[in-house]
Formats: sequence, C-alpha cells, structure tokens
Amino acid sequence: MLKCVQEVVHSLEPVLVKNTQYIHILERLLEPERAIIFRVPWVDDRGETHVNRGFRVQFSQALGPCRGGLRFHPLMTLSIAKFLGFEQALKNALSPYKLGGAGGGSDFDPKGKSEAEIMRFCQSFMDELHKYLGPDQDLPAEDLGVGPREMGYLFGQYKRLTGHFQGSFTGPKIFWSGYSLRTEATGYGLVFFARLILAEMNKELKGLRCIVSGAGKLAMHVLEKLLSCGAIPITISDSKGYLLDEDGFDYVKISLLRDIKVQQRSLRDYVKSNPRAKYFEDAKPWSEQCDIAFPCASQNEIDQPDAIALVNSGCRLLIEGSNMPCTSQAIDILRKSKVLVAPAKAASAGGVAVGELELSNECNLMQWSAEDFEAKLQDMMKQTYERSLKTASEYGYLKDNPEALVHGGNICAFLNLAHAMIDQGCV
Ligand SMILES: NC(=O)c1ccc[n+]([C@@H]2O[C@H](COP(=O)([O-])OP(=O)(O)OC[C@H]3O[C@@H](n4cnc5c(N)ncnc54)[C@H](O)[C@@H]3O)[C@@H](O)[C@H]2O)c1
Repeated sequence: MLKCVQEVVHSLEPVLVKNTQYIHILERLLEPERAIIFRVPWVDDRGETHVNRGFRVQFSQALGPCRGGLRFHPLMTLSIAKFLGFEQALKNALSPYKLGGAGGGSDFDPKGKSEAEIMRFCQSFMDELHKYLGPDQDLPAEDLGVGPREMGYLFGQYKRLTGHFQGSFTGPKIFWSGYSLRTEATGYGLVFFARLILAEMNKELKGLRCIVSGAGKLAMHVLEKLLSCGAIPITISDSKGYLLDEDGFDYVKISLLRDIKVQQRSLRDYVKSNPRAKYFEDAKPWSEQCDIAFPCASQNEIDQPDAIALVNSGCRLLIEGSNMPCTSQAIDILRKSKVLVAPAKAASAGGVAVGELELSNECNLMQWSAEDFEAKLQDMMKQTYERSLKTASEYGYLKDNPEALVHGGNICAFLNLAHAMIDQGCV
C-alpha cells in the first residue's frame, strides 16, 4: 500500500505545490471509507470444517458506487485489499465512467479444491459480504483466482439473500443472453493500449516480440489479441516457472496452453508436443530478448534484477497488466533507462469499461455483439489514453517523456476525485 501511495504522491507533486488544498484532500482520500474483515467458514468434501478470512475495502465512493475485483489467493491480506482498492479508485476515476473503487477477496486458495468446495466457499463468503453490496453501493468483479465460475456462485448467493436480480455483478454470464467480452476485456484492452502508444511513434505491433507473464485470464487474452495484431508472443509463466516458444504461440498452441491450465498441469507439458520450446523452472521471463513486456501475473513480479534484465533484453515498452507489477527499485531502473511504462490504472481498465457496458440499459436492449463490445472497448481505451496524455502535457510532461502516461494518469484520476470531494464537502 505504502509503495503505491508513494508513487502517486510523486506524480502529484506539481499539483500539490500549486494548490495546498489538495494536500488535505489527499489525506482524506488515503483513508478508505470502509474496510470490512470477516470470517468465512466452510465445509470440505470430507465434512471437515475450515475457516478463511474475507476482506472488502471500499476506498472511495466520491464519484459513484464502488466497483472492484475480488481476489482469492492464499497470500491475500487486508493490506493487499487496501492497495487494490486504492488503485481501483484511481483507475475508475480515470475511466470515462462515474464510479468509486473497492478491492477485496480472501486468503482462500482455490487450487486443488473441488467444484462443490468452491461453490460452498463462495456462498459462505457472500453470506457476510452481501450486507455491504448493492447497485448503489458496491458491486464486485473478477480478479486473481476469481473468474466467471466464482462470480456465478457469488451472484447466485447474493440473489438468494437479497431477493433481487438488479445489481448483477460483472463476470457471471448466467443472466446474459447476448455476448459480453467481460473476461476478455482487460487483456484485449491492454493490447489496444499498446497499439495506441505505438501508433504515436508511427509503429505497429506486427512483428514485435512480446513477453507475457502469468497464464490466467489476463495473460491468455493478451496472447490471443497480440496474435490477431500480428505480434509474436513468446512467453507465459506461472508461480513455478516460465515457458519460452521462440517460434511464437499460435491459436492452436494457445488452445493447448488453456487445456494445460484447466487441467492444472505443469506448463512443462507444452514442450512434449512443441519440442523447440523450453521450460525454465523457478525463473521469470524478463531476460528474454523482446520489444514489449506485458506483466500479467501479480504485484511486485518485477524486482530490480528483473528490471535490469528487461532493459538488457532490449525492452523499450512495458504495459502493466497486473496492478503494481514493479517494485520501487525496479521502477527506478526503468525510469533511468527511459523504458516507457503504461500504468495499469490506464492500460488495464478494459474490464471496468465492459463491466459498465454490460450493466447499461442500451446494451441489454440492443443485445450487442462481440464486435460492438470490442469497438466500444477500443474507444474507451483511446479516451483513457488521450485523457492521461492531455493532463500530462498540462503539467509539463511532453508525450515523448517515458513517464508521461504514469504521471498524467495519476494526476487526472486524482483531480477528478478531488473535485468531487471538494464539491461534496468534508464527508
Ligand atoms: N481479470 C481482470 O479483470 C483484471 C483486471 C485488472 C487487473 N488484473 C490483474 O491481473 C493479474 C492477473 O489476473 P488474472 O485475472 O489473470 O488472474 P488469474 O487467477 O486468472 O491468473 C493469474 C495467473 O498468474 C499466475 N501467477 C500467480 N502468481 C504468480 C507469480 N508469482 N509468478 C508468475 N505467475 C504467477 C497464476 O499461475 C495464474 O496463471 C492480477 O494481478 C490482477 O490483479 C486482472
């Protein structure tokens, strides 16, 4: 939490110097509106009881009702929920929508659990959390360890307890008769964002070597969209190691990767049918020669040696998929080496956009197609990109400055929130 606040404050220096009223607003913003910790008891398939801890941090509702992910991961803590909520509040404030931000989840590990155990856990989690949710208050979305299946179970229990269908969460497709790109949106949006940056440099994604970390919802959809743009994605990873395919993944190979992940097998199995590929145990992909890096696994996944490796591998552009993927020391290295960083607040906001579109009346009435969603998503990513750059230039960061998007995004998001907070008085 401290690190992400330091980064934001660093960006805000020119704003805070100009108007000291903003310092008091920042102080207020840094305190979450509400932080909930709760017990989540559940029974496994053998009848044994377990207890996990649930979290939801509703950081700010200054701009609208909260939206933000739920993360199920054994290392989940209140501090991570706070950092996710804070980042989400800024991400949503930078988006074209009027939304507050929240983060949360549980230290429950979905790995190795049966379908029935996951359902029982989700139901118990919602037994408590539903008291704090609602269309006007807070609606959760997917994050690490939580996908459409978990969102379906969570929504089912929420509906059962509250007795109404309104405020359907983003993620489950059970009430959805059209086609939604919700699960794909963050990954696709990330690639669209990279394309916008490259277009500014008169370059395109075609032919560029891309390294991607993670092998989950985000990473897989980044691979898929990179392929359709003619780029060459060469790596994916999980907590045990990474896979390198110098020939690049294609659609058939991606389908094999999906099967491997669904069956909870090792990425190493990929090499059996693709002998030219290599699997590296206990290693990260950042030293592989590349043009662009897409970290899509977890926070702090790039430390100082990784950042040095990235710079030495030729990487000139880093598109943040995971929230806060770089440690402070890594950020310093990237800054000094003038690697252009697209912050997650802007680049991975695709899920926010499609989540809002899913809930909109227009969309329900018209039954949009995947192409409609994709066009809207591209438009939203463009708006976010342009808004960040415009604010950056107002505060003296030219668009060829590698830090322009980071500072512009932070300043723009903060000012949107600050103006709403000033208007609403000291609440
Ligand atoms: N899904 C979304 O809508 C969304 C939106 C914004 C940001 N994010 C961020 O993107 C990241 C990935 O989310 P996701 O939805 O793909 O989650 P997911 O649970 O679908 O997948 C996560 C993947 O990361 C891998 N992983 C976990 N820890 C790792 C580590 N230490 N090193 C390498 N790999 C590791 C896992 O094996 C898994 O393949 C998270 O940081 C999340 O906060 C996701």
